[in-house]
Amino acid sequence: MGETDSFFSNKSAKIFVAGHRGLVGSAIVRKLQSLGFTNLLLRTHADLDLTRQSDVESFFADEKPHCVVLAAAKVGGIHANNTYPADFIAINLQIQTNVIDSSYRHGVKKILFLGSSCIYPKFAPQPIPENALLSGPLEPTNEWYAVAKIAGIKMCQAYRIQHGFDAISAMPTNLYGPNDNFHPENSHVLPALMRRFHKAKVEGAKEVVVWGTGSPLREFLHVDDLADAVVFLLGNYSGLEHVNVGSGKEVTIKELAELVKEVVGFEGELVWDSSKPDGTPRKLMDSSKLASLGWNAKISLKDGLIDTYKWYLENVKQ
Ligand SMILES: NC(=O)C1=CN([C@@H]2O[C@H](COP(=O)(O)OP(=O)(O)OC[C@H]3O[C@@H](n4cnc5c(N)ncnc54)[C@H](OP(=O)(O)O)[C@@H]3O)[C@@H](O)[C@H]2O)C=CC1
Ligand SMILES: C[C@H]1O[C@H](OP(=O)(O)OP(=O)(O)OC[C@H]2O[C@@H](n3cnc4c(=O)[nH]c(N)nc43)[C@H](O)[C@@H]2O)[C@@H](O)[C@@H](O)C1=O
Repeated sequence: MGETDSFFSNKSAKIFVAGHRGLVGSAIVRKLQSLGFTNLLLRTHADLDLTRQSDVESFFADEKPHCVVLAAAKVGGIHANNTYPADFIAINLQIQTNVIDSSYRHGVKKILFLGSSCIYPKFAPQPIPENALLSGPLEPTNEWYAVAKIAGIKMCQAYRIQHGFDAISAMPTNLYGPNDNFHPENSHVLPALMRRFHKAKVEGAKEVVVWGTGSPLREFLHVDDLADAVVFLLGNYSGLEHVNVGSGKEVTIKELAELVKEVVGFEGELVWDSSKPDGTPRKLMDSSKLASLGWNAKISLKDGLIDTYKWYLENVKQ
């Protein structure tokens, strides 16, 4: 595998999607199923804790998957990253080390590791090219998570160089969509605001508090676009360097808040809580490498928000 279209021609290949109930994993499962893949290997966190090295080892020895997508991780927004640094570095290092190493030793033909745009320096050139990695200091609110993710990229590269193992890494920008985490404090900004505006609308509140100053810029990508890109990379990319996956469009947090407010239909005011951190001022990725391979995002932020709010109303306990 690794050569163009051999991935797509074997629809019965056993593919382990780690983290299949999360935002990203569930979208990848939907995408693979829609393409006719019939042999997906799925384990909940309760069935298989990926931080446990011997359990992961036994699982790979028994199941011998053909291909692995690593979408299991300790994930959260700015507050969670800033509050639980030990969890973010330790759990992520454990999961990715166990899964990448067991994949190599049990004959997996290809693995895709998911990192994040927070791997780049706080003041990286914008849009951020792949080669900005390790060129400056990280954003302090998420440096622990970023260090783990950088180690994952480097582990994939090291296994490719030393063992010829077909391990690739994709770096998505900020994601959103069905099965996101809508926790009031620990989630990312988009689901946090959707939940807060919805609650305010239902309760007839006059104001909604939004964190920070509203000036940071963020790039958002619908998770169905990300899943499409992940499957595209599995079929079309076998390089050493990680690949950025973004929409190429950025908005300020203030613009995002106004858009979520409009989609949800909240009619009150926004109040900014500047005691909360802004995080990195800007992180627009340069996704021209992926574009040159033949992939581009399709879902606009407005359409994606409408789709996600519909999903929220139908699936999240109000
Ligand atoms: N969301 C985003 O904006 C972005 C995400 N990414 C990356 O995408 C990947 C997936 O993120 P996302 O889908 O958002 O995260 P989610 O939190 O939605 O999903 C993560 C999944 O991993 C599982 N998991 C966590 N710990 C373990 C463990 N010890 N053993 C087994 N399973 C475990 C979770 O199960 P459980 O809930 O039961 O613990 C959950 O199903 C991550 O690598 C993340 O860094 C990258 C950029 C942006
Ligand atoms: C994907 C990426 O996500 C994280 O980085 P982040 O982009 O800073 O994440 P965020 O979505 O939590 O915040 C974006 C911006 O939005 C503002 N903001 C306003 N109001 C709320 C709010 O209510 N909740 C949150 N979370 N943020 C809010 C917030 O103050 C910040 O300015 C990384 O830790 C790391 O996990 C990572 O890789």
